[in-house]
Amino acid sequence: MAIAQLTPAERDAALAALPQWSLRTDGLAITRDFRFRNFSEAWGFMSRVALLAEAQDHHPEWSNVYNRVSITLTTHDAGGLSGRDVKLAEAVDTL
Ligand SMILES: C[C@H](O)[C@H](O)[C@H]1CNC2=NC(N)=NC(=O)C2=N1
Repeated sequence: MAIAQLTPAERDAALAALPQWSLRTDGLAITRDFRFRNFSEAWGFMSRVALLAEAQDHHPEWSNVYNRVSITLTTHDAGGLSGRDVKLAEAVDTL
């Protein structure tokens, strides 16, 4: 299923509204790194993100090392950034 990539103007507006997220150097994804007190809190956060991802049918690329979680959002069906990434990033920011 094809989904439209954000235009450069849409991407810039989205990033301005998501100050804690960074554009990946290739411009095709946004990233945010999180740090928690310990693994249990990191895993609890990941569980909540997983529920958001399932509800939105949009899934992160991520990694976890002990108390750190790195999230990359990109839309595989678009080959880059789409509104779905912005929506999930906004939801993650509310956790
Ligand atoms: C069939 C299913 O809806 C699609 O494969 C969804 C699932 N989750 C997804 N997640 C992400 N990040 N990109 C996608 O293109 C995507 N597509």
